[in-house]
Parts: sequence; C-alpha cells; structure tokens
Amino acid sequence: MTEPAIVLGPNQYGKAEVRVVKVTRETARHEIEDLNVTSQLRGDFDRAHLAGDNSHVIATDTQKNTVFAFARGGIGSPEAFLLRLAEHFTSEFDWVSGGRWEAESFAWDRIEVQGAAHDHSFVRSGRETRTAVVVADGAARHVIGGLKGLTVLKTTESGFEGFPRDQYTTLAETSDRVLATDVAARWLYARREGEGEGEGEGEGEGEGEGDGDGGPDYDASYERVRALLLEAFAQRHSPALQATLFEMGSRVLEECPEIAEIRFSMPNKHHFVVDLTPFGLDNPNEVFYAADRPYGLIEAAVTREGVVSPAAAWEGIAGFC
Ligand SMILES: O=c1[nH]c(=O)c2[nH]c(=O)[nH]c2[nH]1
Repeated sequence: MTEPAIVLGPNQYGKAEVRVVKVTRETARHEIEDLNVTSQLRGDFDRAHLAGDNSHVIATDTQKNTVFAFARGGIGSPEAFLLRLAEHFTSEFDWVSGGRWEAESFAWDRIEVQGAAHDHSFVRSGRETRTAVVVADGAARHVIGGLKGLTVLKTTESGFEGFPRDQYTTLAETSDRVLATDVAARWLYARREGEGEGEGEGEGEGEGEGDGDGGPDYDASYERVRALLLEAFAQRHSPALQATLFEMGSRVLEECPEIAEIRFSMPNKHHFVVDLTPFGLDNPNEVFYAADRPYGLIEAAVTREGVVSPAAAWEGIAGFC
C-alpha cells in the first residue's frame, strides 16, 4: 500500500506584534496613538513552501514597514486602520486573497500638572486594552471589536445559590458575595447591506459617517459597548456570573444594532470571606481573601436568533468558546 502524499495545508504568515506609536504634533498639544499590530497574509504561497520560490512572498519586514508607513497619516480607530491594511495587501498583490490583521490599542492619559492636563506628557492609562481584528476572505470583511482586562467588582447584589450538591460539594450557598471579573469581550460588527460574500463589496459610498469605510463609527461603538457592559454589570442583581454575562451581552445587542454578536471570557475572581473567629472577631462580609487561582472561567457567546456566525471571523481568536 502506498502512503498518502504529503500536501501543504492552510497557511498564513506575516509580522506579529508590530509596536507602533504615532505622535500627532500639529499643535503644541500632542496626541498619541499606541498600537500592537499583527499582519498575516493568506493566498497563494504554495511555491514558497513547496519549491523555495519566494516570488510571492511579501516579506514580513515589508508588512512591518507598511504598518509604520500607514501610521504616518494617522491611525484612527484600530478597526479602520486594520481595514486599510487589508485593502492594501489584497488589492496590491493579486495572489493575496485575504488575511488577518489584529491590534491591541493602549490608552494614555495626559499627566495632570497643577490641575491642567499636560500638552505632551502622558501616563499609561489604567484602563482596559482595546482589541480589534479584521479578517479578509475574498471580498468579505469581518470586523471584530473588543476589549480585555476590564476589571470590575461589586460588593453586594451578587449571590450563588441553588446549585446541585454531591459528595464533592463543599461550597456554601450565599445570597450576598463579592463578584469580580476581568471582562474580555469581542463583538462582531454586522455586515452591511450590499456587502456580499463574493463580489460587490461596497466602496464606502453612502453612509458617510464612521471611519471612512462606510461602516460604523468604531470609536463611538467602542465607548458605547464599554459603558453598556459596565452599566449592566452594576445595575443587575447577579445570581451567577453566567447570568451577568448574558445580561451584559443582551444589553449590548439591544442597544447596538451595528453589532451582530458578542462573546465573553470572564474569570470569576473569587473573594473568600476570611474566618476571623480565631482572633475573637466577627466578619460580616467585610474582610476577604482575594484568591488569584484557581478561578472559575465563564465563557459564552450572546447572539441574535437566526443570524449565522461566520466561523472565518472567529478563527484564531484564542480563549473564547
Ligand atoms: O457565578 C458563579 N458561577 C459558577 O458556575 C460558580 N461555581 C462556583 O463554585 N462559584 C460560582 N459562581
């Protein structure tokens, strides 16, 4: 019996984690944009893998340089920046049929000096990290916004009761506990009217608003999603982190028609009430041991009924189910 032939499978390549910082110094009040960008190309790269022929290989160094060159004119929203990179590589090289571009965006605050925000000195913000992914697949464009490290905690209005008990269950039921998590969320922007899987990709005419691709205003969407996530976490009583996750996702889908679905990965950062009786003290839910591990890990997608999730958009996003 002959062995099956060995063939090349799916492949992509590019430059990972290009750290690009853009300072806009048009006035004395400088602006700063700080991104970590990964560019990966897909297409016909067979000969590079099979024959050592690099005639189709756009060097990863060139991809890195392209990120820096595109930043020269200003970055804008990470989603729009990644879309510009996708357009460039897929239109400039006819054997590049698609790819995946990913960014983390780090926020900086102005340093306060004598009550005034400084013009050109910044302190890295304690805020969460914004994330973005663009997947180009032929003419299709999938845009995923997101955030990670949005650490939240509520000191009451959270419990965990009614779970099954077996011979291994020791956890006491509680109607009042601390609930804390680091929210990681990714949301897929809905494809717009006229956006086909195949040809006929809109040229951005029409809508006018947003980031110049005819799509949503990604910065405004980001701030809205962030505010809705925080609001839902704060406002609703939590019977479990699972229910809170679904509330947070529902709130976003109710309020943001431009978003098709949202996925979460949220650790349950347990806060255990410390037994102070050995010291002759009571502890009415005031002193906690904040354990860092193990932690519960709650993951789910919140979707719209009947809206099919494009698997290609989510491929390569680790840590979400
Ligand atoms: O919100 C919670 N969900 C769980 O699934 C769980 N399991 C557990 O031990 N504590 C909690 N809390």
